[in-house]
Amino acid sequence: MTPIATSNGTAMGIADGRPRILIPEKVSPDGLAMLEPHFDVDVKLGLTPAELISQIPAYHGLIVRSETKVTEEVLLAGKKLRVVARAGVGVDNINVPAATSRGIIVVNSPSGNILAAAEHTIALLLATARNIGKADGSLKQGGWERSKLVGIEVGRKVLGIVGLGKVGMNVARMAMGLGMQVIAVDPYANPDMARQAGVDLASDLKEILPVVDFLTIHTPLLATTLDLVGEEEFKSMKKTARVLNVARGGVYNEAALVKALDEGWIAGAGIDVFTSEPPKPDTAAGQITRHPKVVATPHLGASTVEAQENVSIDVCTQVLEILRGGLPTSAVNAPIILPEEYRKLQPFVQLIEKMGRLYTQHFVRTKGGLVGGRNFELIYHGDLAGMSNTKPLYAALVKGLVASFSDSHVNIVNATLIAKEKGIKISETHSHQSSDVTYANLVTLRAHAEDGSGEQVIEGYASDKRLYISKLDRFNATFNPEGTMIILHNYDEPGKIGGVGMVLGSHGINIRFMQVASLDEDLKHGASGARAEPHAVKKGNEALMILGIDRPVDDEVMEGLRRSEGVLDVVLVQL
Ligand SMILES: NC(=O)C1=CN([C@@H]2O[C@H](COP(=O)(O)OP(=O)(O)OC[C@H]3O[C@@H](n4cnc5c(N)ncnc54)[C@H](O)[C@@H]3O)[C@@H](O)[C@H]2O)C=CC1
Ligand SMILES: O=C(O)C(=O)COP(=O)(O)O
Repeated sequence: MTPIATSNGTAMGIADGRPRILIPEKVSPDGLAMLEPHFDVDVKLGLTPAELISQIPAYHGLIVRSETKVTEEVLLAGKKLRVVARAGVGVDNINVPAATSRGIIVVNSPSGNILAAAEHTIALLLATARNIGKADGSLKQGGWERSKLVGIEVGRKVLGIVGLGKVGMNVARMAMGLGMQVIAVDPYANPDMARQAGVDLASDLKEILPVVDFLTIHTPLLATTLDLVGEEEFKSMKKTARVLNVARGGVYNEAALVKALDEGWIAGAGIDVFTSEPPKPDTAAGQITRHPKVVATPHLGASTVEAQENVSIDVCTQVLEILRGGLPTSAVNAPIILPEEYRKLQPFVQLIEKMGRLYTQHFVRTKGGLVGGRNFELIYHGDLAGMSNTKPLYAALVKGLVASFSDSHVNIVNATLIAKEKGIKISETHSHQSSDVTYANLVTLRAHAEDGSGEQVIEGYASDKRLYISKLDRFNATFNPEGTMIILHNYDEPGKIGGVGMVLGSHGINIRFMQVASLDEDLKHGASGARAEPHAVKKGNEALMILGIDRPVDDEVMEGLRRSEGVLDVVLVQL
């Protein structure tokens, strides 16, 4: 069990046969070969948006590149979807917030194709400088135009880079190798790395525009980077300047670029990406592709054999891991948990989810005035108290608490959101008092009943890969929270076990195990902290009987047990 998998061991709640993966774009077979032994992998190229929506309900995973628009509609229709993988960097074609709210993990390959994108930028840089596209086209038409196609050198020229991230930094290093002077604008750039690479950092785009001979943008497409360069910016550039775009269509305003080229505000452009792909002929993007001063490529930045192998292996590894219940290495919408940390937390994730399930089934369904609370405290003792990243434990509790009354798919991606929706508040305490623990680790789940009847407690621990509940409400117990169980609250008097056994036996129900949990010694003697009594029970005269049974039982059996003498309450729980 993991923060993402379900407690019954079926990865990601997939109980209905082999998980299915849909791949509506060309993704390198290297990664797909890793998936095929485990999943049904359907490569279906050229699906229309409507076809994608109608087919996605059958799939648990979706792997895309830049062409597929993973809209909210697609994500809503994908009832079984657990992961959307982007075989590349940019996730602007995926509605990430909609995926997050549905607990769908979005992963990408943050560095599998960055070298390819950087090299393509350099290819466009040289192609625009030396009129490569035009020269090739002319020669193929039978021409031999030498004097018309004189270019410029890039060595000793100034390259401006906007966005000194992974691609930008690689472009910078390559450009330095070509003898260029590189200046960059990136408010979040690491100044030490920039200095080491020989890149001068400028504070403002406006500052660099008048001095650059080439300008290249390598930011993601965001609200803040849309139309970063428009008419005003083009006008402030040198007339001999050339601009490059291997990031996303829209970072240069396309209409403004056409005007800048037509009016001679700049000399040329090398463009790989467009606001709409393929560009429609009658749009500014279409005009750019046909423009004589432009070298255009059809979004080829990541299209190298090596990059496609890298991104395919990167995302398929993560899809495999996620659908088997593990953690991704580069999720766009999930917190980062180191594998080592994750391994240590794993048994507790399972334990806490079970405690959450037990809580809801035991305290919410119990008759006699007990109502489940919504304000919880998770207290970590022993080894667990030292764990700093407990997000998976928090998510496990939300998942366990809501499992019985909601079909929300809860995981570390959406746990906070779902808790908020359901009005659940959870505080986490790391207890460093060694005196309260007799085990190497212990988790206390505490809640306050909504009806003000007091505190409700469940405690549990993990030992030797097994999970134990050590306290349930006011009773000390030791049982494994597994399978179907009947929990009887009864007077602690002789003969109870026999009576219960008779009722179950008469319905042919086998008892797997039985455990009598007695009242906490402190509470027997009326120590403070005990909640108000729901029943007219004499203090110290109660017990919980926990029976593991081999199958769920119907209302008739439960009623039979309830009518047994000395039984105060009976709850059926499924863990
Ligand atoms: N054409 C193609 O086939 C490919 C295109 N790309 C595109 O390249 C983009 C960049 O990729 P990476 O370098 O891997 O991303 P990255 O996240 O490593 O770098 C982006 C950089 O942009 C900076 N930035 C953000 N907003 C900015 C602003 N307003 N002004 C200046 N800097 C800003 C960030 O601080 C960051 O350093 C991707 O988002 C993707 O859209 C990536 C790979 C292939
Ligand atoms: O990785 C990226 O951001 C890219 O733009 C590459 O797109 P592609 O996978 O070639 O459609």
